[in-house]
Parts: sequence; C-alpha cells; structure tokens
Amino acid sequence: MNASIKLLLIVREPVTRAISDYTQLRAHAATASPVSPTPPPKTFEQLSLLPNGSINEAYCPLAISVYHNYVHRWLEVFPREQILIVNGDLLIEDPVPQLQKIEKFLGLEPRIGNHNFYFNETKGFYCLRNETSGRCLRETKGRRHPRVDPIIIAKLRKYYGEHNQKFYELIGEDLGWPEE
Ligand SMILES: Nc1ncnc2c1ncn2[C@@H]1O[C@H](COP(=O)(O)OS(=O)(=O)O)[C@@H](OP(=O)(O)O)[C@H]1O
Repeated sequence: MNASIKLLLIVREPVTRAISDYTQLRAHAATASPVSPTPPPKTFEQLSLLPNGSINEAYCPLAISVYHNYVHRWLEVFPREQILIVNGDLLIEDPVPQLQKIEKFLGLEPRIGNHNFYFNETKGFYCLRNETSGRCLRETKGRRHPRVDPIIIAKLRKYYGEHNQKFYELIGEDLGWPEE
C-alpha cells in the first residue's frame, strides 16, 4: 500500500461510543419518523440486552465498539506506523495535545496551540477561536447522552474487557479503558 497514506483512527471508550451512537440513531429516528406522535423509543438498556439477559452482540452500536474486528483487517493492509490512534475522550477533554500529535504524525508545521481554542460553558465542549470570533461544532456533535443504568454499564465494560485487550495487543498500546 502507498507508504504516503496516513490514517487517523479516533476511538472512544467503547461503552461511551456505543451510547453516543445510540443517541445519534435515536435523534435521527425522531426526525425521520412518519408517525406522529412518534412511539416511545426503546432504551439503550432494552436494545443492548437480549431477553435472557445476555449482551445483544448483534446490536450495531455495540458491535462497532469491538475495535479489533476492524483494526486487524486494516493492519493486514497498512503498516502500524501509517495509522495514528487518537484517544477520542482526550480529544474532547483537552484537544490541543491530541491535535499536536496529529500535526506531528502528518508531518505538518506545528501551528496549533491553546490560542486556537476556548472552552464554551454553554456547549460543554472546546470550540475554535479565531481573531474575531469563535466557532463550535454543530448541535449534532456533543449531544446530551441518556442516563444508562450503571449495572448495564458495568456489564458492558466487562464484556468489552477481553475485546479491548485484543485491540491493545494489535495496536501495541494500552488505552486503559475501565473493565467494570
Ligand atoms: N469540540 C467538540 N465539540 C463537540 N463535539 C465534540 C468535540 N470534540 C469531540 N466531540 C465529539 O464528537 C462526537 C461526534 O463525532 P462523531 O465522529 O461520532 O460524529 S459522526 O458520527 O461522524 O456524526 C460527539 O459525540 P457525542 O458527545 O456523543 O455527541 C462529541 O463528543
């Protein structure tokens, strides 16, 4: 594969990513539904568990968080050095260091600094700052997540534990995601 190709893989803690995905699908369903009033949406908990209480591995938001399933195939094509793994949770909390890593990986002149961002209290996220104004990402980015039963969160984290280890082995890096 062309050695000049560089890939960025942004990953979040798998359970948070699944809830984010669920929140996005639910928002899309609410606007697309031809039925009015829309029937009450199924909860994340209902969709994540099968009637026998086991994890619904076929539920897309859960399946997509099993990162090693995808990464092992990409690594058959691209050498590890051509892929930068970006910690999406750190990107949200403190974007500048993550963006500086990306600049370096892409071989760009270092230009990004703290002066480019400010924390927007209303949005609850960092937003871009330029000489005259600021610009946040659209309202479809940074939606409020529903409260999820902590028992289900713990169950899912346990489920992802083994998958995360496989992912860490593939990328040669431990992202330290909680396993309970
Ligand atoms: N600065 C800033 N402002 C707003 N949102 C931010 C920011 N940085 C990262 N994020 C996170 O980006 C998440 C949405 O990105 P996605 O890649 O999932 O979007 S998409 O699926 O391609 O539409 C989105 O996920 P949710 O919080 O679940 O909405 C955000 O947490």
